[in-house]
Amino acid sequence: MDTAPAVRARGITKCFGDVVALDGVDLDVAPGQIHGLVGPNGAGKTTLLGLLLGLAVADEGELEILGALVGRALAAPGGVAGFVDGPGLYPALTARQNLAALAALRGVGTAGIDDVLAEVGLTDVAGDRVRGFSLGMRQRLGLAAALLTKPRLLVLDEPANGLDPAGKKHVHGVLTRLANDGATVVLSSHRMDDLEALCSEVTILATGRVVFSGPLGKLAAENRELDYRIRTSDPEAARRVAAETSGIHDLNAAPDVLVVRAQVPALDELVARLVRDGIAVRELAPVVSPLEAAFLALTEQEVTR
Ligand SMILES: Nc1ncnc2c1ncn2[C@@H]1O[C@H](COP(=O)(O)OP(=O)(O)OP(=O)(O)O)[C@@H](O)[C@H]1O
Repeated sequence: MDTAPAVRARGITKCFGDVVALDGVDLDVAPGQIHGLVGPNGAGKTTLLGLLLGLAVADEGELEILGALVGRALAAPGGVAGFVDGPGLYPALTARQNLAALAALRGVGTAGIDDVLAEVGLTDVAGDRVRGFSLGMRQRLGLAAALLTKPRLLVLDEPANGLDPAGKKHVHGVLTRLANDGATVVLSSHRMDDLEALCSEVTILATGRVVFSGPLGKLAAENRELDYRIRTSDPEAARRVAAETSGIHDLNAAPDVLVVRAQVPALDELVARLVRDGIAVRELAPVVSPLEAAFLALTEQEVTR
């Protein structure tokens, strides 16, 4: 397994004319991680992923990929595969022919084609022309194309775009397996639930700047108060206990469910007291996930700054 960071970026700046797409971005991604990039439209996610894929070069800063410093010349870093702005495919060719063409271009041989088609669940349509493929099928084929080179760093821009729930589950399974085998995945998504299901760490970008980067758990622990929905065996009694617990604000949202605003330590205390009083906690969930709450708070701050 690799020990060097899969990605180490320091002070990366990238401009398009007057537009500052990335503004002093630092990023650390350890090997074997699935790292999510999230941010509002135009935050710089695709630009950053493009730099990792060697599709563009930073104006300033230092970028190391898989332990090697990326130079100033445009070149795909070794061991890296993926796509931004949708996978580039030939519509007139079949799925298998697309992969064969890519294998020839990259000099990797065609032996792995059936395996990667099976991996993404496209074996049955391998002989069909891509022209007739749905968006989700194209995304899967793009993933298969990236897998063909057995990348140590897989870079994907919105890989779940167009996938139905089963397709998404399948792709998540593929990415998780890859990471378990030691590969690193950096992906962008607008779906907080996908990122929470898949990623160990996330980076939140806003107007080209990193406003958070780290483990998802840190967001929950560090973040300000969140709203939590708590279903119990006795909502009336639970409400009384909540009123007596400091740091808990009852939002009085519904009669049969307790919705409170609290930080994690106060919430822990409330749960302990409920249990002590013999009130069963049947469900406890944030109304808005920690990632979504942080996303809204941190990116709103940036936008209005
Ligand atoms: N080739 C380009 N030429 C000019 N401006 C560009 C180019 N690529 C990106 N930009 C600008 O850079 C900024 C960042 O764009 P980028 O596509 O990286 O954002 P994003 O976070 O991926 O957005 P989205 O969520 O909408 O895909 C935007 O203001 C965009 O208009």
